[in-house]
Amino acid sequence: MDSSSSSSLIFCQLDKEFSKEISSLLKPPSSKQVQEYFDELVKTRQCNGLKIKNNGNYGKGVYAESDFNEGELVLKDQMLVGAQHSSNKVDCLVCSYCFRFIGSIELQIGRKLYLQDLGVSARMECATESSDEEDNSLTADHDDFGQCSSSNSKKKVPLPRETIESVMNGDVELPYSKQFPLPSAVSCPGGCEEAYYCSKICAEADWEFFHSLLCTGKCLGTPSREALLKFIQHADGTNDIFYLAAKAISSTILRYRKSKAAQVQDKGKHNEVSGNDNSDFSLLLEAWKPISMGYKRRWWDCVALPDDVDYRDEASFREQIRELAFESLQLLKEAIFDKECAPLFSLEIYGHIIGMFELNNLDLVVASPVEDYFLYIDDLQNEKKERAERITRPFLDALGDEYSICCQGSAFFPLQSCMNHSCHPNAKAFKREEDRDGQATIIAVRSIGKEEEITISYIDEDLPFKERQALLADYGFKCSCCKCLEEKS
Ligand SMILES: C[S@@+](CC[C@H](N)C(=O)[O-])C[C@H]1O[C@@H](n2cnc3c(N)ncnc32)[C@H](O)[C@@H]1O
Repeated sequence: MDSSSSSSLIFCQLDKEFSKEISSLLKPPSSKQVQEYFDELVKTRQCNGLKIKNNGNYGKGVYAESDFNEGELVLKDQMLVGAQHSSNKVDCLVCSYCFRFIGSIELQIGRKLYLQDLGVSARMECATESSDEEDNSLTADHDDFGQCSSSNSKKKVPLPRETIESVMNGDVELPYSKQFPLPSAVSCPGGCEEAYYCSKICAEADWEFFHSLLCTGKCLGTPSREALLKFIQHADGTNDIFYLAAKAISSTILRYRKSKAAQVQDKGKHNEVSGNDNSDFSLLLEAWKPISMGYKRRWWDCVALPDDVDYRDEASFREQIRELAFESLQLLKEAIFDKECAPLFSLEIYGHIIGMFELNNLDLVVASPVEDYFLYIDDLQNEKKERAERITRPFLDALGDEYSICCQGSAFFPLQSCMNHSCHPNAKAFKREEDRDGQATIIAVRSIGKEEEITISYIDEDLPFKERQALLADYGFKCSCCKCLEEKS
């Protein structure tokens, strides 16, 4: 369905005003541009011999340039944009840039119990038992609109507030917690209480690449703070994906401003007159490049129809999604609009950025050290265990089943997102014991020969043929891998 043909009441002035610029921003990169961009990117990643090529059939694909053995690391990919789910922030305090757990075991436990005691609810879907296991591959977060409740079976036994506070503030040290050291929490340079980091390096990088435009810190006295808070509240109440889109826009604006400043300085040195609109737009195109490389479609065109929506209501469902995106965009515009980057605030671009996340995002999962800690205590023997448990048991009882909740979010990984799907994949996203940050880890599940395409499964490949095809329809294609061809006939 082409939403531009629907009888919408929504009209985005910027779509009309900047139609030429928007077309340039959305023009798919040429094979040469793809090749050059990804060749450079591969050099910055932990991977042995990968090549990204246009594969002729369905856009880009990832190819092996050397042999991989079963179980071998194929790729560690750093995210381009990622965020912890807002609902997961109650459960886990992690670095807002690299998503490592921070503080201490005591802070993690105390903070969660404290927030729980205050009535701040954890709305997250699951206490993931398998945090160190298979990542959920690509997730089109199709039912993000309603939050699932946590499926607690174990009844929590509350602790007195003073006990919680003393553990949270570090006045009480839990036995053996020193075996699980975490980096101290570093505050946001802008003074907001939303972002914390594992190091000054992460704090500065986040500030430089994303957060300086999205910080709600009072000390900045920004007039747009209120607008930003409204935008975040809207995203929290509707769909986290808007926050990811804001981060993508913010990073593009910040890249643009950086190269513009460098250009102005350069011209100053050579006594040249300042740039014109055309050269500014080339700078914007360059700043947009990392996003331009991602496979994308408009969000309201590609989002899957939820099970409870009748296909006859599809058009109005898609229009509602478009309206929701428009609502979010207006709030974001009030908060961080930049005239020189105006096309980024068009609904067309916003829809495509969100669509890119919808179609490519990988679950962001980082295993919890709190779970490891309690498992360690449980593994102690005899007297040691008895003594430790006398202190730790009340905390475990107060946490209930939620002691094991891992950091959860979603993220876009530029190289991993080029991997096509197969129901008989040769690789998978998998968190190993040492993978304790937000990077994506791709491991070979069987031996992969040089020149072979590296594929992962976007869905549970063990489902029956029809169910697989139905799920893949949400990604906009019919799978014709060897397994599907065999099972079809
Ligand atoms: C995560 S992207 C994969 C990279 C993508 N080919 C590109 O050009 O960037 C997912 C999209 O790739 C295409 N795709 C991936 N696997 C496919 C397959 N087995 N058959 C057909 N299309 C596929 C679909 O358009 C899908 O929505």
